[in-house]
Amino acid sequence: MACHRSQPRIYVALDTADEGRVRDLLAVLDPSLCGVKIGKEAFTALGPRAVEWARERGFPVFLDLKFHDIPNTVAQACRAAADLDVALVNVHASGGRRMLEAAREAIAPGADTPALIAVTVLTSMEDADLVEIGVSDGAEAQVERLARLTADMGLDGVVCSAREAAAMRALFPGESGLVVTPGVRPAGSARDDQRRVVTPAEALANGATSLVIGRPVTAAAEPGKTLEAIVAEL
Ligand SMILES: O=C(O)c1cc(=O)[nH]c(=O)n1[C@@H]1O[C@H](COP(=O)(O)O)[C@@H](O)[C@H]1O
Repeated sequence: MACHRSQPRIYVALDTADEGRVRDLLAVLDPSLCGVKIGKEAFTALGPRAVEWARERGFPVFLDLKFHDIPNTVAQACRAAADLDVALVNVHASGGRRMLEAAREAIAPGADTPALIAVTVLTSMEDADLVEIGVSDGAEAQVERLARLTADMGLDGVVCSAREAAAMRALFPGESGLVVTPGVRPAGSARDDQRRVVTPAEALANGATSLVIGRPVTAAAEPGKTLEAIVAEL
């Protein structure tokens, strides 16, 4: 697998629609300690400007729009995302083989293109949620199935819970393999709507290559200091 841009160990999720809040967080977080994730909430409200603000402050950006559509639409969206000069882009693995192939063709592997990863099973879902959508053999099996397909199609890695990270690292090994894990909660933090949660240190020990952390940092009284404390414990 070709090299891609190096990835930060932590992406802080800037999940807000408020421009002032995004700018405040970018001002107090340290770009030498983390990248930032711009997701559906911030991007829908603020657009590509939010990516520019983060890039200007020196943060690597994970553009988390989880594309999931017909292959042509996903390919065009991936091209548009790559034009924003971000470090990481994602799609939903459940979009299937041809969609993943189209995404890979749109963002060729390389040092100047974003890394491309696929979401397996959302960390907010547990086995009972999967049964309701026709998956009866549990989250672990579904993550494995979707990750194999993602690896077959030549993507750079997956988004999954750190509970599954060790098996994922075997499928995406080495410097270029990415196992990106949200659902990370420092001991004692609220679980919120997440279900398959793990602490930051456990996530790295399990083989996660980058952690996505949102509310435990952004909802803290002092996000900058909270991030520093998390980094100090890794
Ligand atoms: O792709 C993601 O980043 C993602 C995948 C997933 O399975 N679970 C998940 O929580 N996320 C994102 O990771 C972030 C987690 O935020 P917190 O729960 O506040 O730490 C949110 O921005 C989610 O959109």
